[in-house]
Amino acid sequence: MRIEMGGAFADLLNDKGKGSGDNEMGYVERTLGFRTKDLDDRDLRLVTDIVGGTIRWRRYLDYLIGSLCHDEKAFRSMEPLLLQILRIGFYEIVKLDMPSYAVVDENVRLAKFSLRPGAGNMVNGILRKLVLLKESNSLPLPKLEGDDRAQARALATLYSHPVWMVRRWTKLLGQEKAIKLMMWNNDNPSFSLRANSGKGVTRADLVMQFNMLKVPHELSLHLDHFVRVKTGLQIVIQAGLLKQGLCAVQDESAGLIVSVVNPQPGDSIIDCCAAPGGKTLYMASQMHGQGMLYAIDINKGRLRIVKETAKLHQVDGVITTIPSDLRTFAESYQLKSDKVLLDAPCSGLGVLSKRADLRWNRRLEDLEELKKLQEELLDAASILVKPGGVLVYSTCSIDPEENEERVDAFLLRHPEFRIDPVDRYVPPDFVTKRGFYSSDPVKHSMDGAFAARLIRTL
Ligand SMILES: C[S@@+](CC[C@H](N)C(=O)[O-])C[C@H]1O[C@@H](n2cnc3c(N)ncnc32)[C@H](O)[C@@H]1O
Repeated sequence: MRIEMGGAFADLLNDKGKGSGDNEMGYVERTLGFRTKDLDDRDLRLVTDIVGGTIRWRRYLDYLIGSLCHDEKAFRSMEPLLLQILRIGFYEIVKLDMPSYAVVDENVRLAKFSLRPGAGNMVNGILRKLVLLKESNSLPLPKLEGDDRAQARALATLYSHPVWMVRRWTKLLGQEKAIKLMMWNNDNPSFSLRANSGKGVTRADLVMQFNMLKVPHELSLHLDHFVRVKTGLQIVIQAGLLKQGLCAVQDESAGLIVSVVNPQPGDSIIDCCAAPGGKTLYMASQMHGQGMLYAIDINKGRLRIVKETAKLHQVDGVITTIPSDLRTFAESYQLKSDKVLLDAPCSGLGVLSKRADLRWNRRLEDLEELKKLQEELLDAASILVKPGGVLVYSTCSIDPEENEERVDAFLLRHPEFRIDPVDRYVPPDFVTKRGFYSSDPVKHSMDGAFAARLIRTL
């Protein structure tokens, strides 16, 4: 509810609620009636799954809840906390297949504790109706029929995404791929960890730690320092591996963007939108203490995180942080570099599996604003590239309007740049026909991302 109404983040339950999420945790604990800090690993994982799943499946759960209410008005006028409790109960029964008697009992108690006894009776009535429907295999389903708009609405409910996203993806990818993408977004996210070579940690060291902690993992097929973990990230966090700077949570799709930049010892690199520093730190670790990496970001607080983590990762010797709006910085500063990375602010449409709440916060109109900002930042970043130097434009979006189309518009405005195909830097499976880098969540089982490598010819 706080995520929906107050803009709180879906990962507030991470790290046992320590740190910046404390106010949110206080709210959660007062509402739940127990302290999440006291939960063991298994229960914490379950709570995280329920929070993430209830957010992801909100549209579908609301459809089911609405179908079981007397009428539309009863659903629309339902008080927010009651609705939230029902969503949790519905998610636990329909998607987690938890024992229905326990779900009904727990959520009735939750409604009585956090609202009043009458609310408990209502939750009891609706959840029991749901259990009966599920047991008789007759859960209501929206019908996939009618014109494109009607079908998009039905798919949006079935796979719980905003209608505008469904319409856009159906048009761009076709219905089958759009459905696969939504299924990927709804699945539990998988995470990758990068061994911090800046501190002398190898992937073999990390694997040894995971074996000791009994964390199931797989080596990345594409990146030497990366290991994938499907479950057990909490165990890694609690074992202190991140706090000690031995590794970092980083998706392979982001790691491959660094491969496109191809940082080398002795380089001068500008990271134009650096915070919170995922790519800055990885690039710095490949510079082996030689060269300089300027990390610019408009957000001072987030840039402070880059500085602190760089120290922890022992790569701070090559990093200078510069809090600034890139647009004013580029106009006033004489700095020019061999390699410039613009990891632009974007819709994040490639990372919806990890950001459970993002799909509900993004609007189609945001794209227009973002595209304008991306163009302004591209123009600014281009000023910072030496003749013969490289500009890498990247996003964590899968939308052509934020990716290829922005590059094309840039090249029209800046004929002094040309595309440098990325096939020398990333595996062939990630290279598009036009020589860009693109990761596809469904095809590559990682976040969606894009990068173009552009060379300044004069
Ligand atoms: C996609 S995030 C960057 C992620 C980062 N490269 C990483 O790998 O961790 C985009 C960043 O752009 C920054 N930003 C937005 N507008 C900016 C501007 N006008 N000048 C500089 N930074 C900006 C935001 O503060 C945000 O940190």
